[in-house]
Amino acid sequence: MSELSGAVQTVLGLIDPGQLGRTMTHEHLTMSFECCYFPPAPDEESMAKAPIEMKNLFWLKQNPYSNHENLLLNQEIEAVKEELLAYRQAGGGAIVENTTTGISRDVHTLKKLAQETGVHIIAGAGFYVDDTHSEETRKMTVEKLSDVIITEVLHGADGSDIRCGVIGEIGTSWPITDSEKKVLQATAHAQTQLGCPVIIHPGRNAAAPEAVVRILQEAGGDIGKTVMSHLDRTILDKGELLEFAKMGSYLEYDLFGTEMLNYPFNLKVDMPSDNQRVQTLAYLVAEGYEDKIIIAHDIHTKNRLTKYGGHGYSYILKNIVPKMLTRGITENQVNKILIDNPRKWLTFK
Ligand SMILES: CCC(=O)NCCS(=O)(=O)O
Repeated sequence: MSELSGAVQTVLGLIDPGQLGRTMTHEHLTMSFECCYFPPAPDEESMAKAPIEMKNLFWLKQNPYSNHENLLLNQEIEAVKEELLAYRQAGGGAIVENTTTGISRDVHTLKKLAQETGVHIIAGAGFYVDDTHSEETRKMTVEKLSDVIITEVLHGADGSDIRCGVIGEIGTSWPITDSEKKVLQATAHAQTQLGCPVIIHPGRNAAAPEAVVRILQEAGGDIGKTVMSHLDRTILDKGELLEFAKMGSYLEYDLFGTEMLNYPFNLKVDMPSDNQRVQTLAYLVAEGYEDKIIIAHDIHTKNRLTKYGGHGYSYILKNIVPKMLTRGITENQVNKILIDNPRKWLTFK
């Protein structure tokens, strides 16, 4: 038992889990996604540096990773603050901010946003995908990586005293690289010591979530306290989804608001629509997984902010919840997905 036991750790300190309220379990408030810049098609090269303006918004929705400016969410702190105030107005209580080392985590800004908006913000410890690992990170042993993660939770991140309340999103590619495997093992060791929540970004292949879970299991991780993110673009076959669900992690549908014809990072994937996401949630509920589902928008580019004509952080509360209710998901089940499941996941053992 540690001092964290039974509490949730926000950037402003420990809180009683009952204070969280409706929680988006996978968002970004400030980050840079330059690591994942994806060049536009040759005949659209000029769009890489085009300004974000009305006539470009549809193109950005289809090609969010092919415009440099769009990847710099960390330039939009004022707009994000306005969005968080709107999120509270819409009935939101908390946000898990999944930015880890490699994509410009900024815990000072998270603390300021929490103070100025009243939204509970939980920051993420650990490392994003291999492409963003520094040489120093790559050279670390599992023990050293685990020490770094534990320090971020117990003492503070990035040299500050602002503490993380989850490990993740821990980035993995497909296939999982050696450096990512060490980070996963370190994550499991840190979780064993801290009793804390973990959240994983799987590689873009249907086999990736299971492969990650196996590594965590072998290293002693607590799968029942682990979230598998981005299932929307990862496991599209219903049979495979049920097989994965049996492994016991939380099942996260966190790309609400992302609708695009071609998913550039894996052209074999047909990115589902929001209606299809709701259908999948209803399917998982019918299969008995209502205690394991959590949802979010994973906002990580500028075009998804309302300032740029996007859906913003309140879209699930304002639009997706009513849709869920029309598709056979009860109010009690919605409350599990938005309140109870995040609360149980985020509470330290
Ligand atoms: C940092 C945000 C992130 O990793 N989002 C997931 C994008 S995708 O892998 O689903 O394309």
